[in-house]
Amino acid sequence: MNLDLLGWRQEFDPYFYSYQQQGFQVGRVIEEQRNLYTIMMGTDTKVHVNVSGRFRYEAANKRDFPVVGDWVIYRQVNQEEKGVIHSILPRFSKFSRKSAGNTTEEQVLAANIDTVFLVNSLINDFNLRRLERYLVMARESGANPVIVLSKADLCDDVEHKISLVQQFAPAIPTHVISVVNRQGIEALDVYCQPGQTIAMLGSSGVGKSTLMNCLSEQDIMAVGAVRAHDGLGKHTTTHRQLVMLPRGGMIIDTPGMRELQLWTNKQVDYNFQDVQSFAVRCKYRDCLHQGEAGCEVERAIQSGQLSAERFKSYMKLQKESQHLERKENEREQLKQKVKMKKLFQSIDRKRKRF
Ligand SMILES: Nc1nc2c(ncn2[C@@H]2O[C@H](COP(=O)(O)OP(=O)(O)OP(=O)(O)O)[C@@H](O)[C@H]2O)c(=O)[nH]1
Ligand SMILES: [Zn+2]
Repeated sequence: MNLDLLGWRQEFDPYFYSYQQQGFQVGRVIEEQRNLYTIMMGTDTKVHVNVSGRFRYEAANKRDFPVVGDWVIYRQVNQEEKGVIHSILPRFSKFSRKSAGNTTEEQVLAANIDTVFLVNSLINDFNLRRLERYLVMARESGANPVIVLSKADLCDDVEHKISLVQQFAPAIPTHVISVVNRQGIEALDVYCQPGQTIAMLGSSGVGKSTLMNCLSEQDIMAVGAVRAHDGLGKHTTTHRQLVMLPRGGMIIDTPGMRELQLWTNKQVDYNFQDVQSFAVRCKYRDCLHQGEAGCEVERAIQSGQLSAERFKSYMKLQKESQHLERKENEREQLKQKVKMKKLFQSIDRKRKRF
């Protein structure tokens, strides 16, 4: 059993030890499909598992359920390739978002990621504010951020853009790539070493699937197709998965991670605590900081305590997150509608048969 290749860390040992004594096994979740999990326990041993009834009962929150990347303690059923998950080992990093339709529940999307590629294209998509947002998400997750600037072959002021990025985030490793002429791909190998887990963040169309296919040397993801209007995306596989790379690393791609650019208002507030610290002192609780009397935010900008640039970026993200939240709600409603319609159709069909 070679758990190291799957990303096992020594710090997990003490957690697993007592379980091991009781005959439990440990494996890593590589795929999730409607609460059915595929886990790996060696590089070529797969087991299909479910969570135990007790686990389900005790999980108070979606956050408590296993996700791709998790290390889980399970008991194998007889000698079969089946088992039951008993518990999850502590995550050293995780990406999560608010679940749709609920304002408080956290939904974890992927766990135990070492490196996250923040993919920005050097052409249309290039945007330092968005990069700032991804950096904050990466910091929150616990994974190490790496900036990947894609589609170099289409850009004719690469040097200028690199210098902008380096000024903006001097401490973050930055790579320029083009999948078309394989520029910069090999330099990404250092992150794809055996046992290392990677994930990607980036807007639609920046080339995440293309890069993933390139790194995995196979066509896992459908590339370039127009997104479906049902909001489910255009993946060849819609479930959440972890893919082994030929160099030994692993890459996690889940539909949810792709939509992680959806920021909740709460998250915006959380990441702009400097702005918040003034906003809470505004005279009116619903102050929009746009010329109202007793606005502390505007006063702070005037006195130089808060940069106008920073405030502008805060307002922009606020607006964006409200818009996205609205859109997400609409999408949920649409999904419900489609579901209901199908249900009624099937009832209708049954009726006709009688
Ligand atoms: N010229 C050029 N085109 C690229 C490069 N990488 C990706 N593309 C193209 O960009 C388009 C979008 O690429 P995808 O890989 O589907 O983008 P994505 O980020 O996975 O998009 P979503 O799945 O919507 O999140 C495709 O037409 C690719 O062929 C590159 O390095 N150079
Ligand atoms: Zn105000």
